[in-house]
Amino acid sequence: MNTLSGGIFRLIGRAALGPRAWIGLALYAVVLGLEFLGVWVSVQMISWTRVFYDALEQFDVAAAVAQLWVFAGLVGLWAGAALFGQWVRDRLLLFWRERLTDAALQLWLGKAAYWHLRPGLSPAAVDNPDQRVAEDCRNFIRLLLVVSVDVITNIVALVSYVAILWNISDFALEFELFGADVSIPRYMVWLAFIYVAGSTLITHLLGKPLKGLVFRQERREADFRHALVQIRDNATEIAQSRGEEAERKRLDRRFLAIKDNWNRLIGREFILGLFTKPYYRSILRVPLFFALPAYFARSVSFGGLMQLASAFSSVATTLSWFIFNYRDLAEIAAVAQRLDDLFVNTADPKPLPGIPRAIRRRRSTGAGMSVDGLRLYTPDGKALAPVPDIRVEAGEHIWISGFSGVGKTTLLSALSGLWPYGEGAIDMPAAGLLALPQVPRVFNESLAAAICYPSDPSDVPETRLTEILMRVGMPHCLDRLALDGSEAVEGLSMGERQRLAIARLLIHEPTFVLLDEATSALDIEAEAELFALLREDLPNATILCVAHRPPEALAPYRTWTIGHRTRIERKSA
Ligand SMILES: Nc1ncnc2c1ncn2[C@@H]1O[C@H](COP(=O)(O)OP(=O)(O)OP(=O)(O)O)[C@@H](O)[C@H]1O
Repeated sequence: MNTLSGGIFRLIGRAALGPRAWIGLALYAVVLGLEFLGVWVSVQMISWTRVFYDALEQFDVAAAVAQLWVFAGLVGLWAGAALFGQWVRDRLLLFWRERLTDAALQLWLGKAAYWHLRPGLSPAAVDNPDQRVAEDCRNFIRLLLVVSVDVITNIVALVSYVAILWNISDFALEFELFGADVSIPRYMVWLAFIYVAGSTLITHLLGKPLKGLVFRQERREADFRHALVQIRDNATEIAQSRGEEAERKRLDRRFLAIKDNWNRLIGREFILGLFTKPYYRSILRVPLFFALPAYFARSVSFGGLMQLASAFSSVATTLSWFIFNYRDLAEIAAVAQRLDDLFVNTADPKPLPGIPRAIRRRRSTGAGMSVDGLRLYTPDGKALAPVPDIRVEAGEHIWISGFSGVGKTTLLSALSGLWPYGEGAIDMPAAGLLALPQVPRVFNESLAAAICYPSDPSDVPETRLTEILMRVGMPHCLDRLALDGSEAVEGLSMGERQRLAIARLLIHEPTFVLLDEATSALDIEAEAELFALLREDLPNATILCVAHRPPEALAPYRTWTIGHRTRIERKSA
């Protein structure tokens, strides 16, 4: 419970404190003010009840009609406050959600947590981060607003209602118990508290498992959604291998997991409802029955009885907030735990324990690099083939060769500063590095975004984009530059994607290039043309190229063989 409340407070701090915090706090104050106005109207309604029913009892038409006007005024005021309150609440929801999302994105992207916290790479891997950032941030703020405003207004309301109930229930309940006369003064006040305390305890006992069930439900829903997204991402492979049935089974399994938990969830909600639903229905009537002894003893008038019932049910309804909102409370607890996990883990992405993490990283001067005594490990602790020592001068071209699975991609990850598992020393330049993977990303925004990644396409003039597209051999895609959205990149072949990635190098002109089978989908002539472009545009760049065939067009190059052959060979042009 402590960790949970600690987590909730940490999340509140992230959303509500910091620069421009006053805007959110001012909006929150307005929301509260309007809620208090609503409470004031409710208090007036209790007094109104007495006056109105007394007027009815005495057949006083003029007084009853006057009370109708009072009623209309109170309702108008209440409706205005509720409407404006909702509007301010929605603005505040957006304001705080934006801040929380911003903090989550900063941590998620900031220390490359999205890379380190993948399953298998970290002991605290984050499942479905997309759901946490997109949905949990929104849900947390939504529930926080509902719950916190309700708690505060209910406390204020409770004080007002109890004061009223105290004033009007100045009579005692008298009865005989085991021959002794018992008198309980102001019994209606004590009864309200006992009635609700007992009911709250029952609710909590019945609803306790809900939090865990809601938590699991959110995770399973996200897993199902992720499986659907994977079908979209791998549509061609699935369609070509007629994988529909396998996909269907995979989806069915995920949905079954949803159904299974859902059944438990609705079962538990049903059990909780067995108590809360009748309670909800009776809470406005039962107080009347409790007050009947006083009425029959003629301690109160009919109007007084109605006022008493109204004040009692206001006290009981306010005290019952916990009962009525048990489901929301379970949800906020689950959402807060998921979100706090995300923040705690991303603030300090932890690698797996027990695997050497002793790579000494230094900054080399210029665009040269060196590797000394490097040995890399997989996350499950398996040592990869030793990496031969090498010293690369600025402007050199290196072909990294080695059999499949020997650790070439892992080596590039280590060189770019990501791979944490290993020992030895790496000297790399501090800046000017650009790495291209085998499967480059294209973006569903525009072709320009793919060419300029990671820069902003608006920083590159269109004439330059056109020129570069022509140079990388994609004149047939020029008209796509004018398109927006997924249409702009729809159907691009892997070779075309790789050409777009090479275009990135021409745009950014890095001084140090890592190519991880970045031209594997191209024919030898096309590869040679693109490498010739690199030599022309980046004559001084150091290029490390992982490939299964020698990159002849990069000659002269040296070969850095990982695995059984440990010699470093020199090949002349
Ligand atoms: N996240 C990981 N978890 C477990 N094992 C991993 C992980 N990443 C890499 N490995 C293992 O490390 C080894 C080296 O993988 P790597 O991708 O670096 O090889 P590679 O030489 O680039 O292979 P290829 O030429 O086939 O692309 C492989 O056995 C791989 O299964």
